[in-house]
Amino acid sequence: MGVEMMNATLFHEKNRVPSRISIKAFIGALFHPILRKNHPFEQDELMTDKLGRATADIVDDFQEVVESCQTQFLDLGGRVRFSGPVTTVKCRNDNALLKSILQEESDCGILVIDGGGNMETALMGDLIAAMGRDHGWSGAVILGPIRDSRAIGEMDFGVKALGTNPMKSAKTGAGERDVPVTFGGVTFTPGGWLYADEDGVLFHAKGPLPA
Ligand SMILES: O=C([O-])CC(=O)C(=O)O
Ligand SMILES: [Mg+2]
Repeated sequence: MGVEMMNATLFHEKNRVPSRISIKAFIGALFHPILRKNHPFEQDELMTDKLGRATADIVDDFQEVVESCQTQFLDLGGRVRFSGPVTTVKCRNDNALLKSILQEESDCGILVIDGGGNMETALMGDLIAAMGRDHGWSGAVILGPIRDSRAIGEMDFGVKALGTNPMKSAKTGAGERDVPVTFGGVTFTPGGWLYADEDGVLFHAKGPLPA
């Protein structure tokens, strides 16, 4: 390549105007929930529990009785601080059972989904998350991936999950519900209380903690 041609190539690279698609992708990435620090809801008004306690405050007062889950989840829902009674489900690469559970009415319930840490298929997408939100659930903690993460990141619904994968799960209904599930050093049992925020996930098997 001659010097002039090289200069021309460099000039072209330097002055290349990004296409509209790459500008859009760049702006989209800035707002991706994994990178976004500021969620669309007033998080200070949506405290971890109804008494306005953060998980760290709860540990300061109840260290002897609460358990902290060591699994390092990503906060992929639009709501980061949420608490409520636990319902459990165990399923692997199949989300029909959890979808049907999230269509039952709930009073701020949290569905703890043990997907075995399998990252092959997404256990939740925006339609399933919206069903949960619309039926009164406050969120889900998922030992597995989700998809439609952009839409879920805009939703007033708590989702802690291991990551993302656009592949969808099977829909046979395989799995078990209301069974104890264990991960991150905690055994989650139905009816226990879960507290989630930016710092992690706490569990109290005997129900809501006193003031
Ligand atoms: O269909 C699925 O498995 C999950 C999904 O995309 C959704 O809930 O929107
Ligand atoms: Mg979807």
